[in-house]
Amino acid sequence: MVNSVEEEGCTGLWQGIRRQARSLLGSAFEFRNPKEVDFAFSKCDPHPFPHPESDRLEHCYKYGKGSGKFYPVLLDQKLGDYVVKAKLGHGNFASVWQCVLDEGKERDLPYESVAVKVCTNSKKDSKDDVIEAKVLMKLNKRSDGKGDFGKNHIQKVDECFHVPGSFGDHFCIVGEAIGPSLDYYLNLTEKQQLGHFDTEVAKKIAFQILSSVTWLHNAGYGHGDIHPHNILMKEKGFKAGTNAKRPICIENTKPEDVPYMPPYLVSCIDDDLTARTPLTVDNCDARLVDFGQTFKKNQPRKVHKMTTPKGNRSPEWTLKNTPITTGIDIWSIACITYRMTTGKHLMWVEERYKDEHGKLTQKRTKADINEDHMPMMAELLGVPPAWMIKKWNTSGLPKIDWKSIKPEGNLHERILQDRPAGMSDEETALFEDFLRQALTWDYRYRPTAAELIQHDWFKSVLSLKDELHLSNLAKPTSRFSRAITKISDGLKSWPTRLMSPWIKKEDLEAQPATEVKALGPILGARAMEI
Ligand SMILES: Nc1ncnc2c1ncn2[C@@H]1O[C@H](COP(=O)(O)OP(=O)(O)OP(=O)(O)O)[C@@H](O)[C@H]1O
Repeated sequence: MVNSVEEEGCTGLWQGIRRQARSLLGSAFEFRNPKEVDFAFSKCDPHPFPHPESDRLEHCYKYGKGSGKFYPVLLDQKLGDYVVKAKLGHGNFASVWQCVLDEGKERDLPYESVAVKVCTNSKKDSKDDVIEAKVLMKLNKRSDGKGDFGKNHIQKVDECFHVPGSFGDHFCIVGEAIGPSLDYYLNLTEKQQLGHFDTEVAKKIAFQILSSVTWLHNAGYGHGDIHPHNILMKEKGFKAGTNAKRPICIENTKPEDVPYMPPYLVSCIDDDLTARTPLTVDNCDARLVDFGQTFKKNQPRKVHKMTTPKGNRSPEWTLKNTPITTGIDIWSIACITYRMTTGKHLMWVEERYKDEHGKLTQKRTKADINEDHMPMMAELLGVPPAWMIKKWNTSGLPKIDWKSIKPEGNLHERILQDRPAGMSDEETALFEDFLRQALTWDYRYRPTAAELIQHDWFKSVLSLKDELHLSNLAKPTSRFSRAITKISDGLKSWPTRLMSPWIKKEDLEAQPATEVKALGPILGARAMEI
């Protein structure tokens, strides 16, 4: 780990004052029409002092005094051995910057452009960031010895270092600068009024993500936060963002935070929804990023900091005391695939209240959101297994008259309504079957990524190489290795079992037989094993 930094960050009152002076000068040069100003909410929480310039910039409150704050990065400053050239984006726990290697420094980096993720300074967050970096480095070095199918769709990380901030260190992770996010392309498609991705492109991206998750799960990890912001589309010669400097409005910040504010925020590619080279089956190359919530496959996931959009969360996330396993990744992929293919959200849960003018206000409570989300799932997917209904009742969810719910739900009707014009009935049936499998209520019957990726819906986008890899995945293993896997899975699953004594075998058997049958022979066999 490299531990040096020459930075322009906020380290004291004097620098704060200098910064404010620069900010005022900056404002004078970068006058913006106040009519364009709109208060809207970005990915971060709303705050009494939002930045008034753009809904895609981070909020001012992400900077300032205290913990859990961003490091104030400026263009052309040094971060470790790197120089900042453009902003790539931000999330709840980091801002990410496109950088070049500083003059005189040497690295043998296997890619043309570097991304430095500068994490927030909270101790708890930084523990997660260190885990993220460690896991990614470990994964980058790992090989399954069978061609590593899917590994190249996982982000590459090469180095970490710390930058000292005013309120503690900020952990930095150096990796490849990849390209715009899937969310960017979804927004672009919406803006261009195209409605949805070309079905073959959607299929290819879903296939690539599933292949990365197959590799990840086989390596023993779950991702835990798959959503369109965390899927990046590799672009050759990628040049990030508009890099517009948006001066911070001091009146929108808390007085005690002022000395620690950067003079400006930097807009990024998300602000620039202008035409890019369209995604095609030949050029689309997805990468899974942000391993901040990754977890070990055989240890139930802790639910302490989840930022995945609520509509993409699986039912076990909502039901009380239900283990969170790698099955959550499969569910999220299904939701994203639906959105890419149809242009519509499969399940959309409003995360904030709206005021009388339709403007989003404060965050809704978890219980409040669940009240919408779970009935939505029931309407779409039909009646859940008996043990889940029991849990439903004890999780404080709204009572449902299960007799009024169609056993298989109205997913079929939804697909018919939302499918792209020209999608044949045969293709629709395959798409529906893929979704039904991926959206299996019970996480233990949900197919694994390695099973789901073999679904016939993907057939039309497979290359010869993909087919070869898939045939390797499908190969029956020897009796000996099956026995070893069974023993080791049994041992490894003890933590999960200890966490879920309340799921009884009888409850499992009580689930509707149709659900198991619908999953086909592989899954039926798996269900029998359980
Ligand atoms: N390697 C990269 N190349 C290009 N852009 C990137 C890269 N890494 C991150 N980004 C951009 O920065 C954004 C934020 O990064 P990231 O999701 O890692 O931050 P985070 O704070 O951990 O997010 P979250 O709130 O989802 O946990 C991404 O949505 C993406 O747009």
